[in-house]
Amino acid sequence: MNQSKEQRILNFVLQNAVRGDPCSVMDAIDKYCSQKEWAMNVGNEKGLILDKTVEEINPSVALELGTYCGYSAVRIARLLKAGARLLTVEFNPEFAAIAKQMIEFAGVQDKVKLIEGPSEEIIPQLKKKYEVDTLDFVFLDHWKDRYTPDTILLQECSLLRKGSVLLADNIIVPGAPEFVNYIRNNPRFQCTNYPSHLEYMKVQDAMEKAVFLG
Ligand SMILES: Cc1cc(C(=O)N2CCN(C)CC2)sc1-c1cc(O)c2nc[nH]c(=O)c2c1
Ligand SMILES: [Mg+2]
Repeated sequence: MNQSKEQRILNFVLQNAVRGDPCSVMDAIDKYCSQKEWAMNVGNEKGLILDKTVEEINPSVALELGTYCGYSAVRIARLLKAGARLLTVEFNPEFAAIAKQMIEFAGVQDKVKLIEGPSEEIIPQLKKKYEVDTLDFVFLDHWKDRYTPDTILLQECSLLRKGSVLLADNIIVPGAPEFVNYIRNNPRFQCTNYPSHLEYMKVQDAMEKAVFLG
């Protein structure tokens, strides 16, 4: 049975990165996906915007929607302080299996809880099943049509507090116009746009930061 692209990415990391070194894992993924096969990792250019946002917040509890191969989970987890944790949600079982191995190889497994399932099912479980009070940081990088409903669901489940920060990928490509309209016209959020480029391409993309005002 021939391998998936995601399996080839993982194999390249296992062959070319250093176990326990998150930066070498990120670099190997970026090298493979820029030189061999494009893949939808957030990449290094938008990854630096993600880094700055995480460092600014220094979250104790972070949520990622859309794990894929685990690139941004490794990227976020490497910056978390002792005792802080990242919950990352992936719907696709094949992607989740790859991400689990990627996270473990990078050595950040103690900071990351990978949850397999649809975000609309997982979000309502975060308080009771995953012992979350409120979320300091949320990275939206799953499916553009879920950005708005999941942001509403986070509010309905009282998972956001004054100052909680959302960061959304792919505002331009593939694009999330309905989310942009919702969040920028919602008085409970203070928004900032960060122009950038689609991972590994010269195509324009952007990230949107939204601070919940309570
Ligand atoms: C799948 C895909 C194809 C894109 C594109 O325009 N392409 C033209 C150029 N060729 C080379 C690549 C492909 S962009 C994109 C994408 C990118 C992300 O960061 C995503 N993040 C989360 N969830 C997504 O579904 C997601 C999709
Ligand atoms: Mg993305």
